[in-house]
Amino acid sequence: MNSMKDCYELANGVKIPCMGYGTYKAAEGNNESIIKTAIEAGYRYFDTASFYDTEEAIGRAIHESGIPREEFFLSSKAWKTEMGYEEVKKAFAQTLEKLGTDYLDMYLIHWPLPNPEYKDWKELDIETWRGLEELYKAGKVKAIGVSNFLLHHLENLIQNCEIMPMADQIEFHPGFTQEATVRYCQEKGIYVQAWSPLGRKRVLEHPLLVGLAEKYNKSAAQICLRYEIQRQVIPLPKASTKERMVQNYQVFDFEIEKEDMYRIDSMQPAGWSGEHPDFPRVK
Ligand SMILES: NC(=O)C1=CN([C@@H]2O[C@H](COP(=O)(O)OP(=O)(O)OC[C@H]3O[C@@H](n4cnc5c(N)ncnc54)[C@H](OP(=O)(O)O)[C@@H]3O)[C@@H](O)[C@H]2O)C=CC1
Ligand SMILES: O=C1CO[C@H](CO)[C@@H](O)[C@@H]1O
Repeated sequence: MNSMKDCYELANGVKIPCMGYGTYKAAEGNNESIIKTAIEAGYRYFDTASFYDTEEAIGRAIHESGIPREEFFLSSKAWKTEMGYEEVKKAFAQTLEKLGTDYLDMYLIHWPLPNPEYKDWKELDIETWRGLEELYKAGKVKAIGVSNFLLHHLENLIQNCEIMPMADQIEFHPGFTQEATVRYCQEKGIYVQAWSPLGRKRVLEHPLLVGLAEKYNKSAAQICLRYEIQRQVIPLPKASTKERMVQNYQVFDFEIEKEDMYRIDSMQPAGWSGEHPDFPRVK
């Protein structure tokens, strides 16, 4: 892996870059300037969601860049309130319109359930997935997947789907590596994408990462991202300055040694967002 443009091949042969730019809270006020900066910095894979309200800004920035649409990898997600067979197709159409494109590279179900008390999530996930399968078969999206799906959610879907999910976007960073879900996905050929790959900065001062940063002459953020790449997990860091955007992909000129990978693997739980309702015991 020599650059963030080096690609993995999804189960259907579609190529996905090995790093993307996360756009949650990245274009406040629908301002495209930060997306333009990310394009200038070299990013081509943009992770968005209807929930982020960044789709229009991304669409404008891409259009104004003059770079052909095919050079970008655009991924969006259906929010909790957009689940269901008809609902998700409607949400997808709105997303396309906002992004100003006629196809997506990837579309994900954002969360497996609308809220922790929701009882019929199994049926709702299957119905929503049926909508995604239809969009995929119609050629409107090149790859489909899920986000925040844990083993039980994935199993429910896999037992009832025609097309296997091609990716699962989960919280993943040193100190919170969700081993069971990652192992399951990697065995089944489902690519894992890391959200909050820097633990939203919560792990950047961890002594192990600070020590490794010194050893490899890199920043703690670069240690996180390189670790993720070596785990074959696709990081989606968000950064607001060009300097940090560039720093975040300068991770292809060094390799973390095996022993140090194990040390990061075995870090005590750290930096978890506390957000997934199915992780009460880790709190
Ligand atoms: N599927 C899901 O449910 C979720 C998906 N996501 C996706 O993942 C993306 C990234 O996750 P996010 O939660 O934003 O967290 P990140 O782990 O990417 O952390 C972002 C924070 O780290 C800072 N930062 C970035 N680069 C550096 C650096 N080199 N050194 C020091 N600090 C740095 C940023 O600061 P600054 O901005 O000031 O540069 C920002 O405060 C989101 O944008 C979104 O696309 C996120 C959450 C949930
Ligand atoms: O994608 C997302 C961005 O961050 C939010 C707050 O952590 C999450 O709830 C959401 O899933």
